[in-house]
Amino acid sequence: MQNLTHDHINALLPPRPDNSHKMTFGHVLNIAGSIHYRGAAYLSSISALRVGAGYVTLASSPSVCDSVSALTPNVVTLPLLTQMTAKYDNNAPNTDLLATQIQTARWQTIDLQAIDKMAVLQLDDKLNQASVISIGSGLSIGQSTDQLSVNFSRSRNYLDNSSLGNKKHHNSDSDDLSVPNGNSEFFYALLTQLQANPNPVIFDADALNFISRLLHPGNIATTSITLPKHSIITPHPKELSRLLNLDVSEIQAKRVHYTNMAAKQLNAVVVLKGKHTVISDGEQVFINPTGNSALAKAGTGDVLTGMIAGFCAQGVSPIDAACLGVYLHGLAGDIAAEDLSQYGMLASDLLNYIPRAILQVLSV
Ligand SMILES: NC(=O)C1=CN([C@@H]2O[C@H](COP(=O)(O)OP(=O)(O)OC[C@H]3O[C@@H](n4cnc5c(N)ncnc54)[C@H](O)[C@@H]3O)[C@@H](O)[C@H]2O)[C@@H](O)CC1
Ligand SMILES: Nc1ncnc2c1ncn2[C@@H]1O[C@H](COP(=O)(O)OP(=O)(O)O)[C@@H](O)[C@H]1O
Repeated sequence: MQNLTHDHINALLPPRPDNSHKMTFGHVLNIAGSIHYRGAAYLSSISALRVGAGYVTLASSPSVCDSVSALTPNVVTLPLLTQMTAKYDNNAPNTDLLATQIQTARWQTIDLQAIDKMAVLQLDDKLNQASVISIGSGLSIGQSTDQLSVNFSRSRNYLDNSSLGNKKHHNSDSDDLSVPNGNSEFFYALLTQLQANPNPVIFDADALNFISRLLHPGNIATTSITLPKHSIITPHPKELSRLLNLDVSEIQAKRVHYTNMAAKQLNAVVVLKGKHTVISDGEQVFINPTGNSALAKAGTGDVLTGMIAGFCAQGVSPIDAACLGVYLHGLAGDIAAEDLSQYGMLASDLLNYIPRAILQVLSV
């Protein structure tokens, strides 16, 4: 077990050759954001650019792409087909305003069922072109944990037709779409598609919650699941508790043990967030000393995901990218807190302090 240090992080920073162009520094495909979480798509995209990635494509629903484009000219967008874009012309919205709003919210999810996996097919080329894929920040797999079980029953149909699934747990009783199904079907098809992807894949937020549902359906059985070969997961303690089917208190009492265990079980780099973030690939374990309570604010986890993706894009290995991202994220929070206080920093402020954190590490 090792504490991360300035010197260690300095040595991990990827080179910036003079004779270079944007693709020298890699392409992040960020699949993120949903109608209520547009900010997550923005924060995770910009932070990848802030650590040096050459190109970021945000793949999301058209309305999220529009919102992010309105905020920044720096991110390329790939608007995916949604239930709304696919069905709006055929189904005239209810004239009652509230009903229309509810329908619109439902239709803003990335559609899979109605249009034959078009959203995933749309991503096909980009999945192969990207140097790294990040999935989940604000993706809204389901609108609450409870709804995930309804979503899950539907996605089991895909599960049972794929190598990921363990057929004996099939449950077709509750194939009920009476509640919005978020993006769970889209996510499942994507996960299947990514099995053979040789590049790093980072799973965050709702992507982790969906994986938890695959691993522990109804808490009655364990399904085998294989993540892509070079995966990184970035759970906070609650998300790791869902993944391991344990209480948060137990996770927090033995943070190193459970981070290491999850890394071995999932064959992934695991970043257990919080004060003294723990990073493990199942063999090496690193503890992060940077960061403060300024980071305990909505959206800072999305910034971290983008930073790790941005380093992976530059050819840094998953474990080193995780160490770089976590250390610099905390350091940016420390520098920001000196200017703005631990009370007043916003996740969007943090973006502007990433370059100062990098300068401080370079000055070692
Ligand atoms: N501006 C935006 O668009 C934002 C979008 N976000 C996205 O919102 C989605 C849902 O995030 P939520 O914050 O609602 O859901 P979370 O899964 O983060 O939180 C759900 C529950 O977990 C508990 N929890 C969270 N962190 C914990 C910790 N460190 N230790 C113990 N328990 C903890 C909370 O108390 C809460 O009850 C994610 O996809 C995320 O990416 C958030 O990052 C916030 C900002
Ligand atoms: N008190 C703290 N000290 C250090 N780091 C913190 C603290 N609170 C939160 N963080 C960091 O802030 C980030 C919060 O991420 P997360 O819980 O996913 O929030 P969100 O989903 O709202 O973005 C993580 O990187 C975590 O390590």
